[in-house]
Amino acid sequence: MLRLENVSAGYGKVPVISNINAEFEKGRITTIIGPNGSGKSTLLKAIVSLCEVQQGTVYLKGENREKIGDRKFAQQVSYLPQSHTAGAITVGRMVLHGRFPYLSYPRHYGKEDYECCRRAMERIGILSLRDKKVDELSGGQRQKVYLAMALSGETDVFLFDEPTTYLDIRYQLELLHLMEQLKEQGKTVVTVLHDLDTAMRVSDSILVMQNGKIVEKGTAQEIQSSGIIEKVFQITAQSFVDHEGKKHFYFEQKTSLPPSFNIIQKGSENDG
Ligand SMILES: Nc1ncnc2c1ncn2[C@@H]1O[C@H](COP(=O)(O)OP(=O)(O)OP(=O)(O)O)[C@@H](O)[C@H]1O
Repeated sequence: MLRLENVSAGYGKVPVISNINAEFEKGRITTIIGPNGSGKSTLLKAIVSLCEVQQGTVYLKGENREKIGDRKFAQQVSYLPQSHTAGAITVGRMVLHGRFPYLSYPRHYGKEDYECCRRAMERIGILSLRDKKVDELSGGQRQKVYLAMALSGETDVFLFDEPTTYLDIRYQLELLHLMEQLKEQGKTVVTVLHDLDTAMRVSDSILVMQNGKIVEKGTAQEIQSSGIIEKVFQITAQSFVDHEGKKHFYFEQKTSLPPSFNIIQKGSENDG
């Protein structure tokens, strides 16, 4: 469905990610994991041309992204960025932005646009917020607005950069359920997640990044047994199967705490 061939990209002349080869398939959830600054967000931005692609090609359904053009590409690929600017517009208006790729200028929303947005807001559970101003919402509520905006495009591919940010635990679980539903509908889901246990549980495929490169690819089981998690994050990763046969992963710190942390801990023990 979506394929990156030898892609190098960044924000100036020096590439932040280099020689990326990856394929994101239909009806599958692929999760990108890796330490802070390893290039996960940049990889997603390279797909949607929000950073400079210095080398290589992005293909959608076998067609070169450059030949498809921005508008047609955006009709098929939605992107939820890691951070957003909150405008002084209503939730309903903001979600309608997800329909921009279908409109020509000057923009006139049609019945279908309003219906897609209503469906997305209903799915995300924010219909009751539709007349509220986005900049007056909480961080979690805003995150839901941007998720609804991404869904309103009803695209084939969804790129989610840390979609669980700001969400409470109930809604984090709800979001994972949503990703599974998208997958069942045959959508391609690519997501960046920091929660490794969640990544291991929901992903059909995992890409591990370090220093701007993909250093490992595979299923959760393959990634866990490869030892790459220990290497990249300096932690230990283990799994166990519960009495229902469900597999769980857990992670522990491998390196000792820095001396300054121990001093703070010691200090607080003596407090009071
Ligand atoms: N807009 C930008 N301009 C210049 N450099 C940037 C920009 N955005 C990111 N970078 C740099 O690119 C590198 C990779 O950043 P990126 O955001 O892709 O990492 P990440 O793996 O998503 O990190 P995190 O887990 O912290 O979100 C970092 O060194 C960062 O400083």
